[in-house]
Amino acid sequence: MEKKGYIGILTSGGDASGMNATIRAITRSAICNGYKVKGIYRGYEGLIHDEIRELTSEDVSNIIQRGGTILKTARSKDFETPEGRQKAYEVMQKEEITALFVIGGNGSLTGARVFAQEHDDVVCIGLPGTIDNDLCGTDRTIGYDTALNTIVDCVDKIRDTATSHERIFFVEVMGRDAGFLAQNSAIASGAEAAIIPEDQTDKDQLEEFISRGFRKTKNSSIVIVTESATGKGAAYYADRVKKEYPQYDVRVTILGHLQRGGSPSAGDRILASRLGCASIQALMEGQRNVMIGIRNDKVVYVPIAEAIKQHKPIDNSLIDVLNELSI
Ligand SMILES: Nc1ncnc2c1ncn2[C@@H]1O[C@H](COP(=O)(O)OP(=O)(O)OP(=O)(O)O)[C@@H](O)[C@H]1O
Ligand SMILES: O=P(O)(O)OC[C@H]1O[C@](O)(CO)[C@@H](O)[C@@H]1O
Ligand SMILES: [Mg+2]
Repeated sequence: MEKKGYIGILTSGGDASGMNATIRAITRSAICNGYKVKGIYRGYEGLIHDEIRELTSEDVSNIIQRGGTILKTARSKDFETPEGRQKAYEVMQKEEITALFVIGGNGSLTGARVFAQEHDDVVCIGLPGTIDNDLCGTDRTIGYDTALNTIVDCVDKIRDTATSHERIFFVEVMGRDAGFLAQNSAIASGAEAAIIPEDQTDKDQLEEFISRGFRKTKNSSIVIVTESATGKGAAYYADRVKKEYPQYDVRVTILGHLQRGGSPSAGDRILASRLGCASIQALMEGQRNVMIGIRNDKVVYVPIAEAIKQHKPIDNSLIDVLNELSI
């Protein structure tokens, strides 16, 4: 790409720890390589409403360690309409933004793809920024590791009270419709079970957990449950146990938005820095409409269409690991 015009950066969808480290890396790497950078505030909303200003190297000082996003974020209904995207395109022209760097999850990258399909001259580069880890073609997304560590920290604390009171705790974690946070936090915290949307076996996951003999050898249990838009979250399973097994003392903890905040882990800072630098490299190589991902510890360029195409599968061996270790 010619180095006239600006690179535009926005963060979109739910915030994720490491978004700031990503903004820093893209900005610094861009400047290092002779580009000028503009920050777009409030995701696609800010693109439509022209909330944009130039970013210098100093503007991204002292942010690598901060959670959230200095550019703010939003879920933009307007960008889902052709009219909204047309306005966004006009603002890009006015602001002389020739390449759009989108840090966000599957929704944000879907938006980027639709936008690029409508406008041949729009170059979009995606960076996977979401706690849900639900983008294909990348082993990890920026923010996932920090959220996972936060959950594990919380579950360790819940374990103390669960053990003391001999209770069963159903702990609900985020993930939207992806079970990565639940499955891996269950392994890392030594939980007795995880109930995740990807486990599509006919068997009822609660029945399975009970039939495996919970509380036969232990007098407390922790079950991590992925949040559910259809009402099958932690409260649903806790209510069932209360009804079907009234001898057990059951509690529910919904971890909520604390999972999205906090200082990014070293892993997320390094991932953000690597992907941010690679995104400028990709631009210089003439790549367009790709997401920068990581696979087997190597940076990869994934067509955005591939990254958003399907539900990212969970490795079944993770389910076996938890089952074997939670006896
Ligand atoms: N089909 C689409 N067309 C245009 N824009 C879209 C589309 N889907 C999503 N977007 C845009 O992306 C924004 C963010 O999407 P979404 O709320 O799904 O979050 P996300 O990027 O998946 O992040 P997270 O899941 O971590 O919150 C939406 O508010 C919308 O502006
Ligand atoms: O903060 P909001 O808009 O309620 O969104 C919550 C959702 O965002 C995420 O944190 C990230 O996608 C999901 O795990 C969760 O379902
Ligand atoms: Mg998403």
